[in-house]
Amino acid sequence: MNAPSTDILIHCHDAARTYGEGENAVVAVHGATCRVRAGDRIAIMGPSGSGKSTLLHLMAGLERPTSGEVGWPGFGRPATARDVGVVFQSPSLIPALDVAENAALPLVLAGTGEAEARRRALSALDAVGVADLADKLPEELSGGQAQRVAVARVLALGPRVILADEPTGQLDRATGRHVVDVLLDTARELGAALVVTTHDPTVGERLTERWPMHEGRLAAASVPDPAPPAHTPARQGDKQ
Ligand SMILES: Nc1ncnc2c1ncn2[C@@H]1O[C@H](COP(=O)(O)OP(=O)(O)OP(=O)(O)O)[C@@H](O)[C@H]1O
Repeated sequence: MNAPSTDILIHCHDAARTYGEGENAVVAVHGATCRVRAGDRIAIMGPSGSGKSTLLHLMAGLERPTSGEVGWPGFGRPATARDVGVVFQSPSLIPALDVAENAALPLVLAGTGEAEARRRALSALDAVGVADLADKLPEELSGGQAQRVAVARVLALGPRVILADEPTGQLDRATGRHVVDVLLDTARELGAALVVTTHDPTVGERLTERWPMHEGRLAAASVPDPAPPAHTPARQGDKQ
């Protein structure tokens, strides 16, 4: 396959997401048009319930748009978790696995050998300042420590886009600042784009672009691209 000739990694073209039907329908995201390019540093900002998480899940391919399109033209194929890494609001660590095993798991599932996966996991844990917790179980971690492990789990994959959903929401101010430092440093080292959802202006001001969201509407995120995205399928193994 030829290398893609665009630096647009994610493209949303009038992408909307509605949950439920009839009088119970909730429009979480009205037609959003935006794009994420290599090197972007974007904060999607808005109050609780404004649709930030839903838009991020659309960008990740974890949700299908109910109308409009989402594509990943920069990859020349549907994005995988190794292309677009997601840090979720809740750390979602596997209780029976220790911290190093949790951080290594996505790599192992993607086919990386266990020794190499562990090496990269330990390096990522070191980068977020929790290497000393490698042998702990999730139940032994504070909320802030667990969230940093969740960040390391994505960083270990080395994605070209990092999507972080309220990554500091459960952290105190100092720990949250450190997590944003780590996300910015890692995005720079990887040459990755970084998109963070947040309601916290002190987090938003650390990113280069701020995209306001209000009641499911994305305001002036970017200039619409005349070309629709090349791919619309969901990622392999993701929920439909
Ligand atoms: N799976 C779902 N089923 C039904 N409604 C949903 C679902 N997910 C989100 N919603 C609704 O869609 C709207 C947007 O939710 P979303 O979580 O995207 O907002 P948000 O800005 O990320 O909020 P928060 O910061 O509190 O997570 C809300 O009204 C929410 O209740």
